[in-house]
Amino acid sequence: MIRDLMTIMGPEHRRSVWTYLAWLVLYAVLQGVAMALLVPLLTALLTGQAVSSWLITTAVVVVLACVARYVQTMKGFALALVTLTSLHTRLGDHVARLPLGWFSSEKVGKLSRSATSGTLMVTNVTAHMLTPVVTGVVTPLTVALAVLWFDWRLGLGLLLCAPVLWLVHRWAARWVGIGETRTHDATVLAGNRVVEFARNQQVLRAFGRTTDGYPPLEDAIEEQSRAWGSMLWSSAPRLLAGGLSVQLAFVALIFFALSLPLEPVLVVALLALVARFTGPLAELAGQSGMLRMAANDLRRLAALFDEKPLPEPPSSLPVRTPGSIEFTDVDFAYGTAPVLSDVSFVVPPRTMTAIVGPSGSGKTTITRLIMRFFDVSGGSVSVGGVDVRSLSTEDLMAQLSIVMQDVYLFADTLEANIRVGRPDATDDEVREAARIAGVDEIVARLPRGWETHVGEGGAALSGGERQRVSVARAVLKDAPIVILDEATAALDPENERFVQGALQNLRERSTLLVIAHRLPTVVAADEILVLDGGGVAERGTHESLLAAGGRYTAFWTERQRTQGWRLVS
Ligand SMILES: Nc1ncnc2c1ncn2[C@@H]1O[C@H](COP(=O)(O)OP(=O)(O)OP(=O)(O)O)[C@@H](O)[C@H]1O
Repeated sequence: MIRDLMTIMGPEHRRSVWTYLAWLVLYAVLQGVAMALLVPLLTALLTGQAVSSWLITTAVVVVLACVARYVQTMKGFALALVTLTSLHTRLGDHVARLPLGWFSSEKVGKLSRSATSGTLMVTNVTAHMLTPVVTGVVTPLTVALAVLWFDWRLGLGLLLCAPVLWLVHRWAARWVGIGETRTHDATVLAGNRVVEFARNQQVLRAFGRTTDGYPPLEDAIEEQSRAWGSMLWSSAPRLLAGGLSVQLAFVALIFFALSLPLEPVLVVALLALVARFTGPLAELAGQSGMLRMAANDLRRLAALFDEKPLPEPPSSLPVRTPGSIEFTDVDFAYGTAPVLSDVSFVVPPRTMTAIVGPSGSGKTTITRLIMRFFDVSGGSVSVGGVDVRSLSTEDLMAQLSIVMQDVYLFADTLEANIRVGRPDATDDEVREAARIAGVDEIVARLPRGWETHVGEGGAALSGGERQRVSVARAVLKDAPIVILDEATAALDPENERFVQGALQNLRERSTLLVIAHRLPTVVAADEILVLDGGGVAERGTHESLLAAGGRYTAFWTERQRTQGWRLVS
């Protein structure tokens, strides 16, 4: 738990965590010493000796314990405050350096939960939960050592009890941990399913799936309630057993103390100490379920911080041929099944290359490798004449503009969404990019013009309009290379006209690599790469490929046959 806390808080707060822990340990030791002083105090009291010196010593130790408690509490709160204010930023900075290939929907679900409940738990741990853990271990240990000093046999009994109680406590908490992991996974899955259910309403309704429910969501919710039920049923009796074991140990130690040939006065005093030995342990046992859950939350958050970004060079090599892309003998697999094998091609600057091929042939994967979502397992990918592994993310991204099919717009104005392409662009440059991509026409139509809010994800705009905004971003960024995934769905003629016009404009100033779905784009390309079977099956111009009569001819014939009609789900 403490190791995870150190990872989460980061090196800059490590010293503060250690200082906080040192004060916490000091408080726990002083608490144990104050308890141990009960023995001479009670002995003096019961035998009629002077108690004033013991009373003063006890009072001093109690005051010191109070001071340590105060400092430790304040330091805990200060750490909790740091956590509240900086942990989200630290997590955001870290996640922003992870390779884009890391962001699967499952990972994003876990990230979202860790960023909310996980960070809150860290705050809770530093502000409150570490105190019973440390006092539950250190105070009984101090008491046991003191008892060892007064009577070694009883002290040994206490020290022997500790590992047994610890094992029982671990056994009970382990079940809570297992149950919590299952409920956590089930909750993340159910959350993802709810989002999926809401997002896919259109498809579900189109296929009449509104009345008979949505089985994946129902299954996820059922699994969630099963996971919670099973955690409660499996852990509650064990936690009770953990608490009971502390009480049993207390009774056993009383019998043991009574069986020892000791002065009755000392026995009474030592029994008081035994009670103080089991007190913090009972408190720890009572909180063990919560502690285990907190430890799991911390583990998951620490695991996020343990995720390594792709290695980056200390400084980027200078780009040699801006606008060029080169694949040299590239092999790549997501898992074990290879997706690309021995793929080589060159895209010279200021040319347009179209990638075509059957679904699953690796078209998107090629664009992901250029953007370095993942590293290749063999060969190399170069951008601007430099291996992408020798470029910093910033320098690589400076070479690329990306227009994907699923355009995500931020819940902001149209203008702000275009400005994402180059935040320091002048208003005139933003307007010009908007004109080229046909966004000015959208602006003119909307009552609030440039100030129109596009809604979350751009929900207030049509798909074609969103793509125009995305093209405007690319125009504004004016990067040497534009990677474009053409929409497979039909654009209406107006959107089509604007997007094609903007493509023409982009082509004059940048290198274009297009996952092409529209026949005019394919025909206009300087080179067409036909992907199949994990590699480039054919390459050439439209005319040369048609003349060869191979896979491309089959692709072309099929596309021509289907271009007159489309299925819209
Ligand atoms: N993140 C991923 N994890 C595992 N496998 C993946 C992942 N993304 C793609 N794949 C697999 O890699 C192969 C190539 O996928 P890719 O998306 O590159 O194909 P594509 O040619 O772009 O297909 P489409 O035209 O349908 O978009 C497919 O078999 C796909 O299932």
